[in-house]
Amino acid sequence: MSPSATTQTRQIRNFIDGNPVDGVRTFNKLNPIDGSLIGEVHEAGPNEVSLAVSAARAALEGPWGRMSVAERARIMRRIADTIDRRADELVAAEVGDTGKPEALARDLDVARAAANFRSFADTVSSAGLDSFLTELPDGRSALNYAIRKPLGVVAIIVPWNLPLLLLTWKLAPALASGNTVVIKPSEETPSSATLLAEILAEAGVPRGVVNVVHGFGEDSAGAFLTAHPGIDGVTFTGESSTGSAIMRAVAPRVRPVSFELGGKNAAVVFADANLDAAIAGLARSTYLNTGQVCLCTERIYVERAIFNDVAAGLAEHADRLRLGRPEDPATTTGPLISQAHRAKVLSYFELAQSEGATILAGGGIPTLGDGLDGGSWIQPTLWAGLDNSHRTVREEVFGPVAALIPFDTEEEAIALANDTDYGLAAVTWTSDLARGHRVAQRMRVGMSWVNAWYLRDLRSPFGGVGLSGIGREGGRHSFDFYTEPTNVCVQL
Ligand SMILES: NC(=O)c1ccc[n+]([C@@H]2O[C@H](COP(=O)([O-])OP(=O)(O)OC[C@H]3O[C@@H](n4cnc5c(N)ncnc54)[C@H](O)[C@@H]3O)[C@@H](O)[C@H]2O)c1
Ligand SMILES: O=C/C=C/C=C(\O)C(=O)O
Repeated sequence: MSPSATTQTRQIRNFIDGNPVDGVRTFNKLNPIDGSLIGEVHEAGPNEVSLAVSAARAALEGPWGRMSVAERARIMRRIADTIDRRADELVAAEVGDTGKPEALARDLDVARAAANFRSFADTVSSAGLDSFLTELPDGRSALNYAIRKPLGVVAIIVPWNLPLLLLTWKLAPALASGNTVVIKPSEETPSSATLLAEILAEAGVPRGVVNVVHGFGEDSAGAFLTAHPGIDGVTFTGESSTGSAIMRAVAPRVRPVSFELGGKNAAVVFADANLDAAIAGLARSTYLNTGQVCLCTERIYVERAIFNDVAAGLAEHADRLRLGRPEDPATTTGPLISQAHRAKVLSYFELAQSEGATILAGGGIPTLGDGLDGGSWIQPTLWAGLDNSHRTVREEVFGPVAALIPFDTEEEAIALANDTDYGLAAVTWTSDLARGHRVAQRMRVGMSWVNAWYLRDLRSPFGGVGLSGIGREGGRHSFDFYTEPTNVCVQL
């Protein structure tokens, strides 16, 4: 007799005012590796969301709202140390929800979670004030200085691809600035956010400062949260269309938003590039995290003279990727997050063929055996024979696939790369650094790499233009959203 669902099955609850809270219903979280049940997630209804917002408001008006910067920075560093100490648990949570290789979860997702808290502890500790000694026409003077206050109760809504990294990339500056938050993790990845709430309490974050509500978007916790009158701002990472929906939700109350949205990122490879480095870099920027990174390359423009060499080298990389269990050190690539997302990516595989694509690698579903065929696996794929007029070259797939397209001149390459409504990231591969600087600056994106990809300085501005987002995250740029300046002018 199988054990009853509520006795043996793991329960993933909301975390409100320091306590686990049941939802109005539960939904299943399945393991992307093999489709097995990981646990039941408690979906927050309107009441639970209101409880979370009220708890955050109360905490903001309590000791947390009066805490010094130095004390908040000390707590942030304690959070980072606790993350390091409990890294194995966080890796297990991330790997269970996403199926990504353990090494990737450890070296990227969890390592960056601790780094995010340390980075913003440093930034907030060294942040100065804007101040001016103003000379007046009549010979007197005035002192202008701007203090920065917390925005207030902030809604943090995050996606499933880098769950802990992206949550802490928002949570760290939010807390550093003295805000309180209500987090709505993705329905696909509830585990690490729930565990993080426990870690924050252990590190000394007072109850009510951080609250976690689970659920979906429309007609669920996400929409209840963004429409809630007690929210002072929304920071969101996810699809561009969801960003539009959230803008509509906060519009009646004119609440500020910070958006990190979708992308259709281009790489440009010039014939003078170091070919081995460029091909290895393209393989990483196309297939990392099974192509489920907002910065991933989905369009690769190659100078015609080396097109066949890049095509052959990248196809070989794609074919060599090792799909398998997360704990296997030989595994390089996990599954997509869900069967639903795999169906979306496969629909683009079919569309590409109807648009005339030549498949240079992959193109379908692998047969893995070993009990894995119930998972949401897909072959790393590479297309040629498409151009900027095709939907598969214009729409974000968010999977392990890119289209290779030839070009002849620098001007043509820049025009092709900028021919998109997105504007998140670009990569330029060339050994002529003058050209590297020139081309990188002309890309209509928020982040432009030369001979590298996803090389990060957490103090630099991170974000996109057009459909890719509003605002920037990183270093002092984050405080433009998480704080409200008050300028004080004193006649001297
Ligand atoms: N720019 C970046 O930094 C960045 C980073 C990661 C992912 N992304 C983008 O995110 C997308 C993939 O993530 P996803 O599928 O989770 O995105 P998504 O927009 O479907 O969901 C993201 C989050 O928003 C919630 N949500 C959905 N509809 C909502 C609504 N109407 N109101 C409030 N909340 C709502 C979801 O429950 C989830 O928690 C891709 O487009 C990718 O490019 C962007
Ligand atoms: O999938 C998107 C990745 C976003 C990465 C960051 O926000 C970062 O590295 O700070």
